[in-house]
Amino acid sequence: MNALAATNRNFKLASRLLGLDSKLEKSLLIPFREIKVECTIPKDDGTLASFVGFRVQHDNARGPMKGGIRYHPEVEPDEVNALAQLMTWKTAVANIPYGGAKGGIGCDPSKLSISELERLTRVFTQKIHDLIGIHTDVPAPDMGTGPQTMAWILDEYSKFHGYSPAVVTGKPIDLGGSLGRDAATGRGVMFATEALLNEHGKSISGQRFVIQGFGNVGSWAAKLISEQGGKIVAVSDITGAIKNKDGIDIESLLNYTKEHRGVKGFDGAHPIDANSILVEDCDILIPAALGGVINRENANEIKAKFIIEAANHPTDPDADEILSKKGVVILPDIYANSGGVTVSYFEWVQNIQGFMWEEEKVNDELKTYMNRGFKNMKEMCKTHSCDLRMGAFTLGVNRVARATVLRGWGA
Ligand SMILES: NC(=O)C1=CN([C@@H]2O[C@H](COP(=O)(O)OP(=O)(O)OC[C@H]3O[C@@H](n4cnc5c(N)ncnc54)[C@H](O)[C@@H]3O)[C@@H](O)[C@H]2O)C=CC1
Ligand SMILES: O=C(O)CCC(=O)C(=O)O
Repeated sequence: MNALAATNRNFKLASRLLGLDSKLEKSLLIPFREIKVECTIPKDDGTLASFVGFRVQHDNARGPMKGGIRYHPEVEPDEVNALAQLMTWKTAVANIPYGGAKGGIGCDPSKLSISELERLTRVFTQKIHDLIGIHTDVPAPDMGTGPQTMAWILDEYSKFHGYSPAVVTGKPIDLGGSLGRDAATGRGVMFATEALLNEHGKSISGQRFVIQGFGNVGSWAAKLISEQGGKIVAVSDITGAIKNKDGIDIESLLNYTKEHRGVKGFDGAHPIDANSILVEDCDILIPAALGGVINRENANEIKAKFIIEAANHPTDPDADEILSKKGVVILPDIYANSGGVTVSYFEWVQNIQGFMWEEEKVNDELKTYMNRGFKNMKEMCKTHSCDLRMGAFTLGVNRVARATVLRGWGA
């Protein structure tokens, strides 16, 4: 099932649990605006290259639309739509005053030079600058993008609208980025894992973790979980997969990946088949890379008792069903990875206030938001006798539905 069909299905299940009116359901499902732009840039060798960029603004009932921009060869309209919709429910689950959006450019950033990436980002920004803004739509990093990408968007946007640091989050600290944003999604994953395990009478310490993806989210989650005593027994990224049943030394792996741009070849672990990473023996599996990786092909083989969805929509509905029958507990993406957008909100607030918070305050507030989100999600599970995914969906959808009804239909 593709990402959009899967996301729509989860939304409709939640809508039914909430008893939403069919017209309201339709209005919540259809995106506010879908933008598709062609971005042509001169390459370093003088030839021209064209890329297609997307920004889907899903819903703004609760505030400015918010969500990352992804650079990846597989970026396509249905997936961007699904990711934008997930952002709407995610910001509502986190109870931050935003709607949802997502964007992306179909490109392989590893095959573009820094100056080509800068030109591409600037052309994309030129094409969408009048549709984003501090109080309309605030982009942030996602796969294949990072603080430097946000700095270029900020600079290009500011040429049209005057200096506007709050137009993007996940910026470099020197340009008004927030302390703690870089680590925030991984830190949120750690807090979410802690909340779930506590509920099951366990703690992170001593649990064996497998992590797919060692980029921003996966590497920070690995570092923070290992600092809590969790044992990371296998890790993978685009270059390959590695395993050490006694636990990988994450500090050494971080130093290694900085130099070698991937986990392949790290001598503190042995190589394994990258395709087997999700079915490796462990207590807790953290997918932190692509969507749709847990599906009917591999769900039966998964050994983990808990899955923490650090990536967006890593589990498709077929796998959800299979895993639920096996008794595997899945902490859903729209709660588990909401630490990133939560600290993006703190960054935006700091930019608007013109005041910078200490990192300790950022991390403390994040913990409060993650713990509150967990509690609210569990309350919905109880009210609707449902699993955690439907607990999170009903929580998010209900908040957006209430805001939509309160704002009315503009008659
Ligand atoms: N960056 C953020 O703040 C947030 C990111 N997310 C989600 O987390 C996931 C990861 O995002 P980031 O860490 O930001 O991206 P990133 O670009 O920093 O890292 C992506 C990682 O995935 C690996 N990867 C790519 N293809 C792979 C494959 N086929 N098999 C194994 N590994 C593969 C890459 O090598 C890299 O290690 C995405 O699903 C993203 O949407 C969710 C919430 C916030
Ligand atoms: O930080 C943000 O605004 C959005 C992060 C994001 O794209 C996500 O949570 O999937």
